[in-house]
Amino acid sequence: MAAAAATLARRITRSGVLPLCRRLPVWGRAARRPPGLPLAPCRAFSNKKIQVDMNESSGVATMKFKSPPVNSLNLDFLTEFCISLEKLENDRACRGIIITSAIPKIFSSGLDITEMCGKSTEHYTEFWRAVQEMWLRLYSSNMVTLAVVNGSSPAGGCLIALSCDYRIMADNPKYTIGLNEAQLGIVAPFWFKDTFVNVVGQRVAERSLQLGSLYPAPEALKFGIVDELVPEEKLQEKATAVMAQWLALPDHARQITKSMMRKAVLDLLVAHREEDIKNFTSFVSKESIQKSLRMYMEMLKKKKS
Ligand SMILES: CCCCC/C=C\CCCC/C=C/C(=O)SCCNC(=O)CCNC(=O)[C@H](O)C(C)(C)COP(=O)(O)OP(=O)(O)OC[C@H]1O[C@@H](n2cnc3c(N)ncnc32)[C@H](O)[C@@H]1OP(=O)(O)O
Repeated sequence: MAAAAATLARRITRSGVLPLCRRLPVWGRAARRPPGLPLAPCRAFSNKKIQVDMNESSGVATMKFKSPPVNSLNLDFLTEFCISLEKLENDRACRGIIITSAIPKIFSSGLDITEMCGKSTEHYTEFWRAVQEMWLRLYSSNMVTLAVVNGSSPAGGCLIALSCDYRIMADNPKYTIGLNEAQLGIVAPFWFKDTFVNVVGQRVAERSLQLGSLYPAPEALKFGIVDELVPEEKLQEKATAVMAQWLALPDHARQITKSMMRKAVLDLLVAHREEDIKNFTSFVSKESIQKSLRMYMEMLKKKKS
């Protein structure tokens, strides 16, 4: 596992672009399972920050974020996430993934702000490439991707949910979700914005992005940021039912449709990846941005006392 992580990290950071393997539609992957072979009911693999349980009889993997205190997306987390996605993408038995959190009340707090503060240009480059890689893999996945948002999910956490095919959120107004970058004095990059527009439409996205709005669960439902609210104790049951509904269709039809809907947005980042990294590194390197991020971190810490 450590060797695989190191290899992936090297591939992400050195070669520039990690080959997006199996991006094109896979024709009925489940149908290629050898007939008559008994299936092990469940397999699991776990890294430091993400637990993956694969149910082979249903073809559904559950990926649980378990990086306390708040599942922030640092370089190690992003690398593990990419490795887990690659493993599942290449596993013919896996047709769908449920992405959720093992940390109570938090889905993910978004990008780890400490990765964007006081570091070198090389570090910002490596970090941003990993963020891009995570999104490219998730947004272009052939699998059915279902976000079970069982806690707050600002910024990068919201991006993960938005990149899935369907979002179920716990019906708790204390949990919020949204792209709140503007509140930190930073700007959601174009591919965050495009992903958001594809889910909620231009008007809601524009207003929400300019205001950096974080929506309590009921409002998130109203604006279409999530598809359903479910009592927290019913999330698992609901996720299983939704996944079964999506998996009832032939894989190839769903995959080609998904690819058709998302291709333009994906292609744009692939074509402008290096430019996007340069924009990010020069933007976060500005003293004014560093100051905003430091103040935001201080505000988070003060909030506790
Ligand atoms: C024009 C060209 C543009 C190009 C691109 C330019 C710019 C780049 C844009 C980058 C896009 C950024 C995306 C992001 O995801 S930025 C991150 C945004 N995240 C947040 O705003 C969330 C902040 N956190 C919270 O609101 C809360 O922590 C919470 C998630 C609601 C959880 O609340 P609670 O349970 O009360 O926990 P605490 O607040 O006490 O937090 C526990 C400790 O965790 C630290 N923390 C929290 N979030 C983060 C984070 N995102 N990164 C790093 N650390 C985080 C917090 O400080 C506490 O630490 P402590 O225990 O040491 O005090």
